[in-house]
Amino acid sequence: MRVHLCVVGRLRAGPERDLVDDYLKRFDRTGRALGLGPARVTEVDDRKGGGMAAEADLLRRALPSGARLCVMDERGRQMPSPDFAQRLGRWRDDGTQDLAFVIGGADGIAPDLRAEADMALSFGQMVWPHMLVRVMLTEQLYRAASILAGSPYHRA
Ligand SMILES: C[S@@+](CC[C@H](N)C(=O)[O-])C[C@H]1O[C@@H](n2cnc3c(N)ncnc32)[C@H](O)[C@@H]1O
Repeated sequence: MRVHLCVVGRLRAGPERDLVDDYLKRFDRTGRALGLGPARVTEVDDRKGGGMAAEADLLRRALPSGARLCVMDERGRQMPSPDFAQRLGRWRDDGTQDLAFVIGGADGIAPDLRAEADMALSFGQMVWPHMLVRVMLTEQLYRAASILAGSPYHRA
């Protein structure tokens, strides 16, 4: 199951991008034997003039056709890491070929795109900057792969 992170905004070189690259590499390595990955980031421009609707058009074009869609949203569903891992495993076992996560820009994700999603996932009720959400999501993907692989990275 290929994993796509479709995100609004460009992440400049720096510590956040280094972390994202590192977790993506770890996810790909751990996920390979499990039928998970590769995971890739697709960035679309933020549209200060056009706002959420213009960004939603760009995001839709970036989504692989038929992809299962999970939007990142502070109003979404919170879940423990093992549940997230089981959810990924179930989607993989259901035959999902492409799983896409969408991270919005400064204004968030357009309501019509949110309504199309299979799931809205929350990292808590606080609003985080998109670059941190990228780091957190790639870490959780790696953690999920580690849990499914039975490796000791996740100890809680
Ligand atoms: C700076 S936030 C935008 C928040 C925007 N003001 C809103 O009301 O939706 C950028 C993106 O990061 C993601 N995000 C921020 N906080 C989040 C959280 N607690 N859980 C999940 N995703 C989050 C969402 O995809 C959001 O669109």
